[in-house]
Parts: sequence; structure tokens; C-alpha cells
Amino acid sequence: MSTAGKTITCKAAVAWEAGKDLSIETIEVAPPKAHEVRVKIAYTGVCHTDAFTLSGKDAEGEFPVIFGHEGAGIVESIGEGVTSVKVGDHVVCLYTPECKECKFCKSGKTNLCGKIRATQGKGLMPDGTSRFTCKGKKLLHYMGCSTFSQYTVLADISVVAVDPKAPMDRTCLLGCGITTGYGAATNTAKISPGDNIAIFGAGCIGLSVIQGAVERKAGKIIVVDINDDKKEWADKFGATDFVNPTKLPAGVTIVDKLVEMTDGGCDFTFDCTGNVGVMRNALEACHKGWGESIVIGVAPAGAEISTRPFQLVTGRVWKGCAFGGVKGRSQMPGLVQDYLQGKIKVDEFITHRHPLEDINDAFHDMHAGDCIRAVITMDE
Ligand SMILES: NC(=O)C1=CN([C@@H]2O[C@H](COP(=O)(O)OP(=O)(O)OC[C@H]3O[C@@H](n4cnc5c(N)ncnc54)[C@H](OP(=O)(O)O)[C@@H]3O)[C@@H](O)[C@H]2O)C=CC1
Ligand SMILES: N[C@@H](CCC(=O)N[C@@H](CSC=O)C(=O)NCC(=O)O)C(=O)O
Ligand SMILES: [Zn+2]
Ligand SMILES: [Zn+2]
Repeated sequence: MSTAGKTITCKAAVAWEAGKDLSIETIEVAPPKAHEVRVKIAYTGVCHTDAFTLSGKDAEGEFPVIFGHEGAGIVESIGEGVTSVKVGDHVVCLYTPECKECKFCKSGKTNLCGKIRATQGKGLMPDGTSRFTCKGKKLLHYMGCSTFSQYTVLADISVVAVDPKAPMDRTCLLGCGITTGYGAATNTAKISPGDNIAIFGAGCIGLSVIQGAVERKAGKIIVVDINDDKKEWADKFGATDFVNPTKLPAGVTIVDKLVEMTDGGCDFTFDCTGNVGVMRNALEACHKGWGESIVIGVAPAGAEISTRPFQLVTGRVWKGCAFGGVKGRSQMPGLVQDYLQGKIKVDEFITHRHPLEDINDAFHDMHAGDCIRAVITMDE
């Protein structure tokens, strides 16, 4: 019996308020409107950014809401005017959409898209309304995806069809973390062979920066993390050196150490922690004259970065990166092929798996420090 055009009742992990565990609820998901797609989510990753917004530190964080933005599934139905995907397509959800028509998409200078960002940031669909209700209450969307629901509705510019031969418990992870790190190294930084780089934070993002740096034949790939247990992970992904900044000799800063290890400073550094003090160290560890520091980490509302202007006057560059600079609808199919051909690691990032009803364990795993990525099976 077709569900097209009808409201679907399903399970979802609902965040009723900041700082509290998610609650598995029965919700209603309305049919997609024009230029919208309803997707049956098969698997979703749990990203640190989900935890960041759940903590209440996200300036755009509103509740009650269905989180999740690292998901893959199958198109259940499409709204009027949708031509980019069809029912039955295997898709990856895109929290950075690609309309291909706005000033951003046409600029050739960014992967950011401006078409729906204003409503997306308010947790709403492009028409300013929500497709989710629970116990008579409206639930907000998250990052345009809300993949912690068995069915979700997205704008058609926020999904992309990919090869159905690629397992969805892997392609979901290309929806955020792995693509972000890999793209930061290969798109945003444009690492050249022999460049010396430093990566602060050996989580999912940092490890994926490593794989991009290895592909670009970087010279030294120095990983900086306060957790010694991450050295093994860093080595596995191809790091050449590991430094724990909390274990340096008295009077030696991480900047001193990195400048000494790289004959004057790094060609590129990457913040993959969201810590603004780390961001400053990452910039100041760059080589005078040309070093570039890429900010990837998400910092709490109100947090600011600072450095002496002299650091920039003498040639260092401070820039940021969203979703690895990747244009999702144009580039995701190719990234999935790269995965299928063994050019990009994905399987190696999966350390935990949980059914939807145990999704809170994934958040607890993340804070335990031994989790790179947890994958949630939505229909178990
Ligand atoms: N810009 C973008 O498009 C995206 C940004 N993000 C953001 O990127 C950041 C990383 O995400 P993710 O990899 O999933 O997060 P993780 O928490 O998995 O990784 C962060 C790593 O940094 C380490 N760390 C924490 N503090 C420090 C410090 N002071 N110095 C060195 N290492 C430190 C952590 O160690 P420990 O485990 O011991 O805490 C952990 O290993 C987050 O802020 C996330 O919100 C994520 C996806 C996309
Ligand atoms: N709402 C947050 C935004 C935090 C942020 O920078 N998000 C990243 C993606 S993080 C994915 O895990 C991003 O791509 N931002 C681009 C955008 O358009 O939001 C806040 O206000 O801090
Ligand atoms: Zn994410
Ligand atoms: Zn656009």
C-alpha cells in the first residue's frame, strides 16, 4: 500500500530540551510539499555537532527538535516539481545543500548555498513550517536533515542520489565527518607533495584530514591530541608524528614544538576540536610568509578567536571550511565511487553500532573518547 501523499507514523529520537537525553517517540511525518522529498532513513551517524547543539551551546539551537545530519536512506515519495531524485533512489542527506542557482552556488568560490539557509537555521522547511509532530506538538528540523527519524522530509536540493551498490551504513558517514576532513585537506587546503602539516584533534574529522593529506603526499603529518589513545588511530590513518601538548617539557609550547619540528612552521594546520585556544595555536604554528590554518571545529556561541595582527601581517592565512568545501549534489556521487574503489576510507571510522532505541549510548560513547563514529540502524 503506497504511503505517498499520506502522513507516516514512525519512530524518532526527539530532543525535548537542551542537555537532556533524546527520547524515542512515535511521531507523525507529513508528506513532502513542492520541491521536497520524504526519505526512509536506513542509517545515520552521530556527529559531535549533534552533541554540540544538544548541549545548548549552539547559537541556533532551538527545541523540541529531531537532530541528525549524517544520514543515508531511500526516497519514499517526492513533492511536486522534484526532478533531481525519484522514488526508490538511494540518497545521502546534505546539510549543506546545493541549489546551483543562488549567488553562492554560481560564484565558483564556495560550496555554501544560500537558498534555504535562513529557514534551515530556524529548524524549518523552506516554506517556514515543520513536517514533524509528536503528541500534538510541532517538532523542529535540524540542519535541514533530521536523520534521527525513521522518515524525514528534506528540500530536494538537500539530497543526492548515489550508487545503490554502496552500503548505506557507510554512505551515511560521507554526509558529514569523513567528507569534511577529507575535503578540508584536498579542496580547501590544496596540500602539495612534501608540505608539512599539523592536525589538532584526532577524531573523525581529524583522521579524515589525515587521509586527505596522505593522498596529497604531504611530508610530515603531525597529529596533536590531548588523548594519548588517539596516537594509535593517527598512526593507522597515516600520521608521521604524534604530539600530546599536555606532555611537553615545562616552558615548551605546542607552537614552539611544531615550529621546531617543521623548520620554521607548518605549511598547513587544521583545527578539528572547536577549541578557540587550539585555533590560535594552530594559526601561530604556521610558517611565516605562507602558512595557512584551516578552522573546521565548531565553537560554542559567543566564543571568539584572537591573535596578534602581526601573525597575519607576516603572511599567515586564517580560513574556515564547511563540509570540506564539497558541493554535495555535484561531488557526492564521485566520493561514493571513490569509496567503492577503495580510494577513500569509510569502514575504518565505524567503532560503534546501535539500534535507534539505544541512540543515547552513542552520545555517551562520543564523550568516552574511544568513539570515532557510531552508526545507528534506524529500523531495528
Ligand atoms: N566545519 C564543518 O563542516 C564541521 C565541523 N565539525 C566540528 O569539528 C569538530 C570535530 O568533530 P569530530 O571529529 O566529530 O569531534 P571528536 O570529538 O570526535 O574529535 C575531537 C578530537 O579533538 C580532541 N581534543 C579536544 N580538545 C583538544 C585540545 N585542546 N587539543 C587537542 N585535541 C583536543 C578530542 O580528544 P578527546 O576525545 O580526548 O576529547 C578528540 O580526539 C567538532 O567541533 C565538530 O562540531 C564536524 C563536522 C563538520
Ligand atoms: N549553528 C551553528 C553552526 C555551526 C557550524 O559551523 N556548522 C558547520 C557544520 S558542522 C557539521 O557537523 C557548517 O557547515 N556551517 C555552515 C553553515 O551554513 O552553518 C552555530 O551557529 O554555531
Ligand atoms: Zn557533522
Ligand atoms: Zn545555492
